[in-house]
Amino acid sequence: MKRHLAAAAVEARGDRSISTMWWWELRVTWSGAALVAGVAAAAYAAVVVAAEALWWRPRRVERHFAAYGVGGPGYRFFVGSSIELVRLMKEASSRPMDPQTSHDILPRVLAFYHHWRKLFGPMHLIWFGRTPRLVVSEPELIREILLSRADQFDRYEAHPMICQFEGYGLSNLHGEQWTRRRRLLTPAFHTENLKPLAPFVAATVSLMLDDLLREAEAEEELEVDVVKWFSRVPQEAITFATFGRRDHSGVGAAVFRLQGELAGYATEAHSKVFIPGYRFLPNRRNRRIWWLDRQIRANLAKFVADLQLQERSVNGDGGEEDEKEEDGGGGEMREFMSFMTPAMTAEEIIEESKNFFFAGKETLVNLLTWATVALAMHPEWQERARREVVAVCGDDELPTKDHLPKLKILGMILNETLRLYPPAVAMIRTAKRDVDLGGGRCVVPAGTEVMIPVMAVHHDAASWGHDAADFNPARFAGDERRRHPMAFMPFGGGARVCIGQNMALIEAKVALAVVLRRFELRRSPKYVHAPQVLMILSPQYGAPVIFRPLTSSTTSATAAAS
Ligand code: HEM
Repeated sequence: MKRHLAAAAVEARGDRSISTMWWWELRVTWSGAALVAGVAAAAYAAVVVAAEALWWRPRRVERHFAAYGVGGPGYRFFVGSSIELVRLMKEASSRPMDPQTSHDILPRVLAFYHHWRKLFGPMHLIWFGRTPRLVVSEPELIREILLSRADQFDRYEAHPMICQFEGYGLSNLHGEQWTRRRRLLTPAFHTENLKPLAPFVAATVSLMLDDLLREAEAEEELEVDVVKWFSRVPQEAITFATFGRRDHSGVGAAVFRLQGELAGYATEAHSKVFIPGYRFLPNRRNRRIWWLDRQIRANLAKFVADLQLQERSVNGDGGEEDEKEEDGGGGEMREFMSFMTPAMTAEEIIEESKNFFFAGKETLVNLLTWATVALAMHPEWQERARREVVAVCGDDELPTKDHLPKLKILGMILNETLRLYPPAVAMIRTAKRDVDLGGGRCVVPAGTEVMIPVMAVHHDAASWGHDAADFNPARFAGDERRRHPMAFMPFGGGARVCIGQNMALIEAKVALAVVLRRFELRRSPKYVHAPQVLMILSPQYGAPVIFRPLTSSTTSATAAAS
């Protein structure tokens, strides 16, 4: 009987386990099916999202612009117009300028614009990957973008690698954060505050020329690659303006050196389609980039900490001498740090200083380089500028703040250089919402990037006449109100206009004045005229220029002639 009951119990358990298995199998089957369905749905959703982003939306945007008569090279899956653009640029930069003295550099420097403008007009649509970029080169529409409708556009969100390189300072801030920072720093860049910079730069360039003269002792003249040679001018000037002292410790120079290497990686990133997450891969390249960034930040942090320590010790005993640089008769200057320390964290100060170091160096080196190349190509303007410098500053005086407004010809030469060779060849904005441009001429959909090809505007015969490609500083002698205000915008325009433009013009005028008084500049037979744009406009093969020392009798003759 017991055995019977046990068998029945086993049977019943068996039945239960069979029924459980059945239920379990059903659940597994169901959840398996659900999983498969879930995966299929997710894959479908991903395909739809990808198709929308990479195909349907670009097609819709193209049709939208076509309805306004705006055409372009056409969207290609994933890459947009990038491949064609890179091909056009590479082809153009494979040949130097012909003739070698030509300033008609637009077809070489902005080859894609030059090519597509001929096909599709001054307003056309190109694609940076899947992002639409509307190219706008008419001054009146640019005025709307930068001034009257500026609130509807945002400064373009740069590639994270570029932001890391440039620093999260003014250039890369947005909204309220940018407004507060800009308000805080604007007074630091007023001409009045920057006046001591003139004697400082004059003394720096004078020392650099003394070194050159020593090198030239045995020779009549020497060849100088001005791209490399001029780099010391903004380096010293930015360090002085930011921290209030000359870079005795070499920390500033170290930062510029490290930034130089980082710039190479940033330039590479600039020309590539952005792949999210790629910069976090711990490959060799990225590890080097992280190391460079850490070193730059560590150097700047040391600078900031040293200054804070010194400030505390000055305030602590109330009597210690501040080892600030002599102002050379220019008056007191409040260094940028003193604007930043009361209102910003150490981290913010480091990022902002990084931004100044970036924004103020290559741009100025470029301006000085192209101005020197232009003066070497145009001896008649060189001679006129030299005569003016001698007449204004006297025979052997260094230029001071009071001389600067009187150096009018030099000012015209710098403007003409900035017109033909603008260091920032283009600017980009992003439409925050749908924006109506030109009173119904074209509605720019939210998210569209708008590219302003500054160099093309500067070379446009409609604004500058049939001799637009000639170097003729005299065009800046007349009444500038005759021209559209946006026909000349080397420093941008509107609220985000270059905060450092006064600083740049002081540095450039003083540096050139000091050079012109002591040296004659001539074209080197080795110079190959080949401007190209990397992140900014640069000479592809460097810029060797012949410097011939002027004897004091030559400068006296110049003075007599003036
Ligand atoms: C020849 C020399 C220079 C040129 C051609 C130049 C050009 C420009 C341009 C075109 C912009 C506007 C970019 C845009 O709107 O998208 C800009 C912005 C800026 N520049 Fe300069 N720049 C020069 C020198 C300097 C110097 C010396 C400094 C400072 C040390 C500086 C600091 C800045 C900063 C911080 C911004 C961002 C301003 C903002 O968004 O509020 N620049 N520059």
